[in-house]
Order: sequence, then C-alpha cells, then structure tokens
Amino acid sequence: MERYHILVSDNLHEKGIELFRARDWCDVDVATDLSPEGLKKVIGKYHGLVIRSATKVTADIIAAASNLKVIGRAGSGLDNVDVPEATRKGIVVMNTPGGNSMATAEHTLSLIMAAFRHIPQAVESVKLGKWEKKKFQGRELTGKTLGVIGLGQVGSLVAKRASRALKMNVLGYDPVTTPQAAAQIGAKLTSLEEIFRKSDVITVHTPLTSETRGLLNAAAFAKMKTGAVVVNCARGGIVDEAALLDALESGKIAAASLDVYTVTPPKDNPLVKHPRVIATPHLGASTTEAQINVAVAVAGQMIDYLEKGLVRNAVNAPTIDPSLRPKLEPYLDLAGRLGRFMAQLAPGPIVALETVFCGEIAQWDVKPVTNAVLVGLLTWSEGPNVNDVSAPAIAEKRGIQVSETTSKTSPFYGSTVGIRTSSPDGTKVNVLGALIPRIGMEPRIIGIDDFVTEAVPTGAMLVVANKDVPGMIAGISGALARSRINIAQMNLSRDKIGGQAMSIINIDTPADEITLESIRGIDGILSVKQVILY
Ligand SMILES: NC(=O)C1=CN([C@@H]2O[C@H](COP(=O)(O)OP(=O)(O)OC[C@H]3O[C@@H](n4cnc5c(N)ncnc54)[C@H](O)[C@@H]3O)[C@@H](O)[C@H]2O)C=CC1
Ligand SMILES: O=C(O)C(=O)COP(=O)(O)O
Repeated sequence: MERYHILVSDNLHEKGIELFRARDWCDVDVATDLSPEGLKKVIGKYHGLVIRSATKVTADIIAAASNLKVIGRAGSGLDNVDVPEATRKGIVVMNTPGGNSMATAEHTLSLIMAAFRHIPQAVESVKLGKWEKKKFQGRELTGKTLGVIGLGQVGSLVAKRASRALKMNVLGYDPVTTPQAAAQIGAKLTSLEEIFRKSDVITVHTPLTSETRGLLNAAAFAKMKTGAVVVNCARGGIVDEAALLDALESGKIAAASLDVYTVTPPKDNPLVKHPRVIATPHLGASTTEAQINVAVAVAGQMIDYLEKGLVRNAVNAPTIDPSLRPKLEPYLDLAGRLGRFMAQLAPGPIVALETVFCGEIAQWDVKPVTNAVLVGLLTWSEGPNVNDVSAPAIAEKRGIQVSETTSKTSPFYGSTVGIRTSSPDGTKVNVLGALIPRIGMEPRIIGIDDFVTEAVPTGAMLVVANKDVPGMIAGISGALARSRINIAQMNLSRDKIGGQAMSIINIDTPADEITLESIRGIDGILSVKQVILY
C-alpha cells in the first residue's frame, strides 16, 4: 500500500499516536508548536492531519495541502477548520462525537456548582489568610431551573445529570430534538424565549455557527431573570462578551462561568478579570479518559479511511453502515461505471441528474451510491481529484441539480440503479444498471432509454444506433476488422422489427476517429458514440 505521512499538530494522547506508528505504511510526525506559516510550509507533504482546537485549518492551509486526504479532529468542534474549502478539495473532515462529552458535561456541572457556591473566590480568599464566611454565602441548585441550549452529546449529559442527580427543573432548546427525546434526558423542550425568561442558570452547548454567534447577547440578557448565572463550555463567540460584562456590571447577571473565549488565550479580556466570573483555560475535554477516547477514536477512523476507504464520523461525506458495506460495495462500483458511461453518452452539459433506486437497494441509505454516480460522472471532465467528498460540491458549482428517487419494487433482478440526466435543451438520457449473478455479482447495463440490453460496462465500448435492416452488424464489424480492432462482446436490441436498433459493442482497443467515422458513414447508421470505462 502507498506510504502515508500523518502530521499531529495539536497535543494528542500517546495511545492515538501509537496506533499510527503500528502501521507499516504510515510515518507520523508530531509538531505541536507550528505557526500558521510553519504549518503552511510543511502541510504539502502530509496525507493526514490530526488536530484539536489550537490548529486553525484555514483556506490558506488547505490550498497548500496538496496531498491531504483526511483531517481528523480529536474532539467535537470543527469551527477551526474551513470545512467547505476542505470539501471542495475532496478532503474528508472527521471528528470523534461523544469521546469527550462526559468530560465536558462534568466540567460544565462543576462550573455551575462553583458559581453557585463562589468556590474559586472563596479558595483564593482563604489562601490570602482571610475568613469571609458571610461574603461567600451561596445558593442551592435543587429546585432551580437550568436552561440547556443545544441538546447534543454534551448538552444531553448535562441535562440528564442536572435533572436526575441535582433535582433541577431542566428546560432545553435544540432545533433538531423532539419533545420525547428531550423528556428522556429529563428536559422539557421549549423555546429560547422561555429559557431566557425562566432559567436560573443558562448553559450553551451548540457549535459556533453563523446562527449561534452572539446567541447570548444584550437582548437575551435583558430577557433573563435578575440574578441568573451564564455558563459557556461550548465556544467563544456564542456569548457576546461585551454584553455579558455589561450585564454582570449592572447586576442583571449574578455570575458567569467560562471555559472558552472569543480570543484564546483571553489575556487582557476585562470579562475574565471580573470578580464574579470563573474562567478556565478550555479544560472541558481535558481529562485522561476523554483524551484517550478521542485520540484512539481519531487514529482508528483515519487509519480505516486511509487503509480501506471506510468513512466514519465525517462531517462532509456520508458514512456507510459497516454491516451494509459488503452489500453496498458492488453497487458503488456499478454506480461509478454508470456515471462515467453517462458522462460520455449524454449530449452536451448536464443540468440535472436523478438517481433511481428500485428493489432491495431502496431500503438502504443510497446517498453513497448517488455520490459514486457523481464521482464517475464528474471524473470524466474534472479529472481524478473528484471523490465522494468533493463530488456534491463540484456538482453544485456546475449547476447540476441532483435528486434521488426510490421504489421498493424492482421489475428486473433484485435491485436496479437508474440514472437520468437532462441537458439544457431538455434532452434526457436514461441508463439502467443492475448486478447479475455470474461467478460473483457482476455489473451490467440493462437498459439505455427504451432499449433493453445486457452489456458489460468495462473497457472501450461503442454505442451504435442504426436502422433495423440487414447488413448493419456486418458493416460495423467489417470497419472494426479493417482497423484491426477485436470485438469482445456485442449486445443487440431493437424497439420493433424494422424500427430502430441499438448495439453496445465491447472492443479490445479503443477505436480511432477514422474508424468511428467509417462506421458513421455506413448507410443506416444513425449515431456512434465511443465510451471508455477504464
Ligand atoms: N469546552 C470544551 O472543551 C468542549 C467544547 N465542546 C463544544 O461544545 C459544543 C457541543 O458539543 P457536542 O455536544 O459534542 O456537539 P453535538 O453536535 O453533539 O451537539 C450540538 C447540538 O447543538 C444543536 N444546535 C445547533 N445549532 C443550534 C442552535 N442554533 N440552537 C440550539 N441548538 C443548536 C445541534 O442540533 C446539536 O444537537 C461544540 O461547540 C463543541 O465544540 C465540545 C467538547 C469539549
Ligand atoms: O472537542 C471540542 O470541541 C473541544 O472544544 C475540546 O477542545 P480541545 O480538544 O481540548 O482543544
């Protein structure tokens, strides 16, 4: 197997590094103090990049990453990676969901308790030789209302523990969670407004996105209960720091616990110096257990991808269920061939592609199969850099509308994969494929538009339309023989006796333009297209 170079540019637990080192195809370098310029200089050599939150994988870095195939985030947040740019370049971006969630949930709960009992301030006071018992009187959490914004991996663990262990009333807000799922973790799903109005503590657990940037801003603080506590163990920027400082100073917000900041480290940030702010240096995921979890997970995922092409936990490529993979793999191969066949058969540019799945295959997640069609289709014009990751983005950029249709019944074989394309002038081309039982399951093209066939989609092929009259086959084979081109297989089909016929001819060597022209010149031939499927 090809030799791959891995760069670990943020601190990764040794157990993850060992997994890379155990592979004889893999060289791993650890360089955790690279500047952006330093990273840009060396990244071109690497096929895999392992990061946490410190490395910023900007468009500039990605542009220099000429060999990069996969970015692995040992953790959850990917706001430090330009994912759209990586996607355009065909680089898989994966994280390790769940690996550090317990650590972060426990840190969040610690920070909530620390704020309610003034623990850091009280510790500091005792160390200074003071005894300020009255000053540090706190509040109990039991019976108080906790608002959890973002009920994903971390938010769910926080909600469950707060409701069950701390006996808090938990309100939750998450656009993708159902009331039933929220109830299972002890939370009542509600609106942001209600969370703002009713919560004694508000904790955010969303990613940093354009939607969540400034989610807790001056308007949000104004709606909150006087004396509420705000916690951010998610990402700097979700809480508007200037607005939070104002709210603390006005007394609207009693205290804030922060693990993350808009600028890291937050050296001269007045917010962290505020006496009622507890600040930790992005420690949410910093437990031994979490670091082993994420390091082992990210290394395993990256090795699987580089070794076997298996994608897990990617944010920009579909994950194939491992139990389905053996069944799906032959269809992925068929789909790639159909896409490449269509790229050469369809007249002019393609503006729409519809994949049609019938039979057993329709019960599975067919997104990877559609992607494989796209890869085949686009590789023909874009070159070999198109892959599962970049194909949808390239199709979108080229204005190709992609859609999928499924039907649980199939008129032929167990399953069929159909692709339909439209050209700007409205011309539509249909190609239908299936796997047929031979020594193993073998790919076949079983239909082109209204013609039924059983052609082997491989090598060089001629797709010839002609009038259904005697002498056509002899004419075609004669022209090929004169050019010393051997015919491997021939499939004939026609719409009706004396109507139109279509032949798909597999040839051992591609035909040159002169040979193709001589076939086109035969009386009764309507069209000749050569398709190459190497
Ligand atoms: N402080 C630390 O060391 C750590 C911080 N994190 C951060 O915590 C956050 C959550 O991490 P996970 O739970 O692992 O991610 P996750 O992806 O499992 O959960 C995020 C949840 O936020 C929800 N969400 C997205 N937009 C939302 C919006 N506008 N309003 C409400 N909910 C929204 C999503 O639907 C999802 O359920 C991320 O920002 C991550 O980077 C995660 C781990 C460690
Ligand atoms: O997983 C996350 O999103 C985190 O914020 C953890 O960050 P870290 O790996 O500690 O730099």
